[in-house]
Amino acid sequence: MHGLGNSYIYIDLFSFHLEESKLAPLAIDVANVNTGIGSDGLILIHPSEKADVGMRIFNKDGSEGKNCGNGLRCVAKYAYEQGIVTTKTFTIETKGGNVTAEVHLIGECVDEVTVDMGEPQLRREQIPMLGNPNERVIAEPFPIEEQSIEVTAVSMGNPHAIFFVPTIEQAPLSKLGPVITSDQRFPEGVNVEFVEVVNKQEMHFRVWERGSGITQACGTGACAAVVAAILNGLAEKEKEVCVHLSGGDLFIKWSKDSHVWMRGKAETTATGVFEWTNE
Ligand SMILES: N[C@@H](CCC[C@H](N)C(=O)O)C(=O)O
Repeated sequence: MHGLGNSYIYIDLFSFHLEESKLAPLAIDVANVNTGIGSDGLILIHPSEKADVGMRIFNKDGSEGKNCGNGLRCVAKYAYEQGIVTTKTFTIETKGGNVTAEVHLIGECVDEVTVDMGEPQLRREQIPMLGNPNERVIAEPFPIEEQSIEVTAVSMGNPHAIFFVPTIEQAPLSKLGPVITSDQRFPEGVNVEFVEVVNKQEMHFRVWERGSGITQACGTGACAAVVAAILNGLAEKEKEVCVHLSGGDLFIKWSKDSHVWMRGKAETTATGVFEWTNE
């Protein structure tokens, strides 16, 4: 399935068991476009004691992420269409916390999903980012490769470093993405986003994802970008922002009660059986 071209192979663990030690190698193998299926990683849909359904996400390199915005919308679509849940609003457990999803139907099929992504976490220790644990990181000078750019850091259950640029075409994504994602100032690595703000309700967005590299879209990243824009006075709370990603648009709102809302498409590409020999 994919959300705006951010594609994962989804495995339904409601009737199937996978050993923990096999998960990282399986993610690497299914994601390989030459010898596997080809995707940005692997997502497990599993029974949960804390929510109506559970989700785990593994990046292309086998590392586990704690949250995935595009994945949440796809899990919501799958859970509703397969009858795992029977109501249009339900909860999903992630390693970054529980969220609430609402599916929007065309006929019997889920077309769009709105997710209450919860509250962003802004203190350095929550990102995590080195420095004073209680401080926020807003437009902080970030020396890198003999230049200094300004970073705003936001956690949406997973870490994001946001850099505002004058034009998205000139964003140094391929040059700085792979360097910043493993910069030692972010002890757990970071998802790197470049953002051009068009106006208070529209922005362009490009991402280098931790563990996967350039992807067409990142849902948690788009939420983090809107939060970062508001923290920098470039957008406003309560007003929906249209975020243009490489794979399409997401609609994000940071409410006065501090919850972040994400709305966008979720699509199924194919279903099938993956022949896997793990030597
Ligand atoms: N594509 C995702 C985020 C996936 C996890 C991320 N790479 C991480 O390691 O934190 C999204 O849509 O949010």
